[in-house]
Amino acid sequence: MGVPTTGTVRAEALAAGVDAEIVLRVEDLRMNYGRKEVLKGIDLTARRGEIITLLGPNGAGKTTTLEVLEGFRRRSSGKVDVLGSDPEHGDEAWRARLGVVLQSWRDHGAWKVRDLLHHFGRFHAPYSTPDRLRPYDTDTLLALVGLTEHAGQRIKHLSGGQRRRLDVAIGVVGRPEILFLDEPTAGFDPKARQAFHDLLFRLVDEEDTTILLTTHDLDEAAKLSDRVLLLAGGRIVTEGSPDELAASVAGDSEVTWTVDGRRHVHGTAAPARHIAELYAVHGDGITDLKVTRTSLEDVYMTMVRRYESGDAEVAPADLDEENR
Ligand SMILES: Nc1ncnc2c1ncn2[C@@H]1O[C@H](COP(=O)(O)OP(=O)(O)OP(=O)(O)O)[C@@H](O)[C@H]1O
Repeated sequence: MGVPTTGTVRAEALAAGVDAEIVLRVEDLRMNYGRKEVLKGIDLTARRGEIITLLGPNGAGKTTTLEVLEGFRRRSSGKVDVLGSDPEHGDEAWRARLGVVLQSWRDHGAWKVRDLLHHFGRFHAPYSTPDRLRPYDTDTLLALVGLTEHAGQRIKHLSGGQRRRLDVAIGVVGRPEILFLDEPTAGFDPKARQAFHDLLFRLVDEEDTTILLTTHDLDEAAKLSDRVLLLAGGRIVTEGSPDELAASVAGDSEVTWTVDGRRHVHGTAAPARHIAELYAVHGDGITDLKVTRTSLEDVYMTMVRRYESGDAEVAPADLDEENR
């Protein structure tokens, strides 16, 4: 297993000029349900091996966007290209190159875990290539998602989190080139969440899988994503790497430290320089040193507040001004 890399490290690698192939392109995607306009012009590109997270409040249109890209929902207008095909016309061979984990589906309850995974895996077998052997070996995959001891169990007897792990296993069984995940870790305990993150990094590092996911867990988004898109009211109101978004909110980092039993706090845009100065003066007399940066949660709350107050489109630059 490759050493998992963080989203930030990978974003830097991507930014350093690795000109990966574009595998997904969306232009001016619009979607109406009856008279209700849910997507109001989404633009998005994704490169091979990129992890992109769609964030946004309930009802923002994240699931709708994924469903259009997966070919499960017909869009009202706009251009969509996924792995060289329009999802509305994707054939079986195209579908076999995708992995999909829906927000919820509840059937196959009487099936046993290993049997169901094997069954889904067989669909992908005809599309195996020398570069990408399909499907995953069932027992290897069961071990990867932590379901080995439940392999013989009926699905209706799994806990919610175990069922979700099976959903994820079904999503990746065909070694997808693009993986769509709609709130994949809802219901995961911390250990399962960590194992799932490792699995995603492994898919990216070893198989160059492109991953598009939704989550309401902002720590998860910050950890996993090369790029975050914040959707509100059917539009992308901001996007960037977690670090770029944090920088756009322009809050100073907070440095806290203790000297001679007294605790100190200092806000600064240059925490490294401040720490160097502290060490020059106090040396090893410094204890409990901590630097706290603007979090993705701060960005999210700022952006959503701006959106809800009626200013729907907020560029990072505007936020920058706002927070000076
Ligand atoms: N089949 C449908 N028919 C009519 N309206 C729908 C349908 N599916 C979704 N909607 C509406 O479209 C809007 C966007 O829904 P969507 O599920 O895409 O949002 P979301 O961002 O994924 O939300 P959540 O975070 O709650 O999962 C919501 O207002 C929802 O009520």
